[in-house]
Amino acid sequence: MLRTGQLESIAYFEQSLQKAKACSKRFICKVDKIMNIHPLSVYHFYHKLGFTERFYWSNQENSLILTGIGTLVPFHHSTEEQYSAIEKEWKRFGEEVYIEQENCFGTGPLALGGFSFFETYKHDHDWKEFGTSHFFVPKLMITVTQEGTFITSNYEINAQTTLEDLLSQYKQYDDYLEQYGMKQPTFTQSECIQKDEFEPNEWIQSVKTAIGQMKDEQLEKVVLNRTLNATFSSEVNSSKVIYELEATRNVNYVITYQLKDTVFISATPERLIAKKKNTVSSMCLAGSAAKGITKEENSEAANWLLNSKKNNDEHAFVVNYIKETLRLYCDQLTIPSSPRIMATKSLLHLFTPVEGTILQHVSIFKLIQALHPTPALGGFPKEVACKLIRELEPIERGWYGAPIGWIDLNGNGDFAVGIRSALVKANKAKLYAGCGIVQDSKPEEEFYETGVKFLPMLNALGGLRNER
Ligand SMILES: C=C(O[C@H]1C=CC=C(C(=O)O)[C@@H]1O)C(=O)O
Repeated sequence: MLRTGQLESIAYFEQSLQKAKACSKRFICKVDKIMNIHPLSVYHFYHKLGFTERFYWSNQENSLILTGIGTLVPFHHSTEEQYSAIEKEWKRFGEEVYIEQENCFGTGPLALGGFSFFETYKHDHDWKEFGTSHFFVPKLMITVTQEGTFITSNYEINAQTTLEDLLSQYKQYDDYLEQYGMKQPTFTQSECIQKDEFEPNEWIQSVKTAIGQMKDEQLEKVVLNRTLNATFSSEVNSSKVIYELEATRNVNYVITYQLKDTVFISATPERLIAKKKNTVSSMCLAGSAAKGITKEENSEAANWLLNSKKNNDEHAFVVNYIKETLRLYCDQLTIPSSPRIMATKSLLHLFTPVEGTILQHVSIFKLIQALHPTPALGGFPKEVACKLIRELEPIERGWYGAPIGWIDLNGNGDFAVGIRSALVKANKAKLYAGCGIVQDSKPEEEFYETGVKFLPMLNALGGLRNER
């Protein structure tokens, strides 16, 4: 038995069921501290419970690892008010769930999910399952924090639900954890057998068009994305991809979101917004240089980047925008006056951290809506840039560059920006990479930069081991 005593669980469910029924709640949540298991094993063997949805999240310091499997409740909205619609549904869920104990951070019922980059889809696309917003409250979730490993199990109840129903479900989870929670997944390696960068010449032409439009000063910056299609020798296994991304990571989140047979995977260095009580954190990330091989080359590249006017201009749009936006919602905001370097696996970026104290009653959804897309993903001015992206990009961004993360019932949460990402189905993947274009941009250099941005994901998916 991995979890707390059986007698204790019986008493817990007995009491919760009674109380939940008495106040017409529809859901019960139970959180247990358990011995160390790796969430990746739970993620990997999820289908043993007959589930089809799964989510994985780990942050850079591994201070929070989450995996949620199976849908207790889905939330999805295709209206243009998806942020407020999801927020409303999440609040309603909060009123319908019975929770006996005070939960540790990252445990208890969480909504896991994200939004699309644009509020509507214009072209034909591969994002049908994901839509413009999709969240789910998992049936089973593993959380690893500094405080230990926890399992959250969530149950739907009605007037007919009996103690035995809950206990048998609980036992099924317990058996599953005992059988698979400690089991090392074995992975088959899929090799990349074909890769095609989508319309490279047309993309370079689009960059030229964007630069041309900057001459009239209506537009100062736009972020253009391009895609790469890859085919692998066998079905891509997202557990293996997580394993690879975590093994080689330095500063990024590793996130997957699977709906039916399609998985969105992002190894992103960029946070949009996190909220813990009344503290919010964001970041400005824009301006890039390829990493060198040696220490000396890296410090030369970092020096060059810190002094590059073009990259500092690109970065400043993001800093000003995030500052002006968050100022409206924060009592106090701390933003250093000059950027520092963030080193990812293959690139150096200009990076400015942002911390603030949020006004009461401002939700993380409100902040996401206000911030997304920042000029690190859209451009400046936002509306002009987004309109141009729509005109120039032939492939839908879907969830690329969009907010993805989790929220708890106290309004705490963390949303990353889904870049350095891929949409994977069976043995095919579409990879996404973009870059900020300003008036001084050189189209060929931007093409090269996006090429470098594909590589960590391409390698993790099973491709081209010798490329950095
Ligand atoms: C849009 C992307 O990166 C953004 C984040 C960091 C640096 C960026 C840049 O230098 O262009 C971009 O703003 C992407 O990786 O797809």
